[in-house]
Amino acid sequence: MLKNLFKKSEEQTREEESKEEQESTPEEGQSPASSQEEETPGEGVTLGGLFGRLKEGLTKTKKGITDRVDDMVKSYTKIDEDLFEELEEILITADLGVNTTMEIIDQLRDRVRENKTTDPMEVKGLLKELLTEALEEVADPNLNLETTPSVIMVVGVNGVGKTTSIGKIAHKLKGEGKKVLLAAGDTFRAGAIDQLKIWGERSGIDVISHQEGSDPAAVVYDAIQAAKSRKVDVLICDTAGRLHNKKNLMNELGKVFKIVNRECDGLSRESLLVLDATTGQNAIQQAKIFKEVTNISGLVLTKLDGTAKGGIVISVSKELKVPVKLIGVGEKLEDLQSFEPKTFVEALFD
Ligand SMILES: Nc1nc2c(ncn2[C@@H]2O[C@H](COP(=O)(O)OP(=O)(O)OP(=O)(O)O)[C@@H](O)[C@H]2O)c(=O)[nH]1
Repeated sequence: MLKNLFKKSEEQTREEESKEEQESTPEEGQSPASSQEEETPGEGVTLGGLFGRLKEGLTKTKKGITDRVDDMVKSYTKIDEDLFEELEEILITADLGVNTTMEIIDQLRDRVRENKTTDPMEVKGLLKELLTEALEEVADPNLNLETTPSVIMVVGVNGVGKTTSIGKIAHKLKGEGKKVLLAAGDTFRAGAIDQLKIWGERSGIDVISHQEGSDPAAVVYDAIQAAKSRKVDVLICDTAGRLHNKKNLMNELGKVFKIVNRECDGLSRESLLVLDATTGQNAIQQAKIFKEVTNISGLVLTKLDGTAKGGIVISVSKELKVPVKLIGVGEKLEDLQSFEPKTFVEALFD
């Protein structure tokens, strides 16, 4: 089990944070679309820096949840039913989902009673505790990468941030000393193979590819054989951004997974579904379809920086019963982070 892919110890963090303050430039850690040349795999990523990025990336959700709760509690002199109802509306609007919201509000009522809390200002602290608990139920930042090779399949519809997420994960694993191989399994979208190759070149990682329009199952088959013979630690396979309502395309994805199931018996596997957080409930619908075709082991929720409805982190995971492993809070390298409930809530309430 690879624990907390992008996490470092707090001591390292504090040390590096002060170093980073002295050394960092605004360009650091950007994606291939922007500045990248000077970056070395694994460098420039600290939890201190990460926390800052996370906080910045969650600004909209903070406005949608924390700031609204702040304003709301200030307008109350006591904790009453109206307060609970107003809080309920805030949480539902932030996409926490009706069931989770109800659970949290019920737990809050209990805690207020047990703690004999009377000051509305204390509600925020209780909410912070309860949100952390709810997120802990759905999080699992660990990736199962025990065998050599291990295989990470990455699926999701067009434009959700799949290729960039693959590039970021690969770059980070390489920085940790792992031998990584990429498979350009998105043979469907023009430019997808080149996009992956740019990530590969950037991090010094080989990419197995065929021509555009070729059979993705054949690419993945070749990549698995190459990963085995080259003694690669982790093979990461891109797949086409198949629209979930195009039955033939989903069938094709099923074919790719059939190959993987056959060729990777006994190997550690992850199937990560990348979802765009800004698409809200639509992301949940997409995820349900993908779950029918593939055995999804984890979710990567990108573009959280683009939405005030960050509560989707909880609702999507609860609804699908699949843990959130990674979250994206921006386009830079360090913006794809392991999903750590405590850190997430701290960033939201800080
Ligand atoms: N703001 C923001 N942008 C992101 C994030 N993750 C990815 N992106 C951007 O989203 C865009 C789409 O990313 P791609 O990686 O090309 O998406 P994709 O899923 O591979 O797309 P297809 O290859 O068409 O399936 C790029 O411009 C990324 O930089 C994120 O967390 N926040």
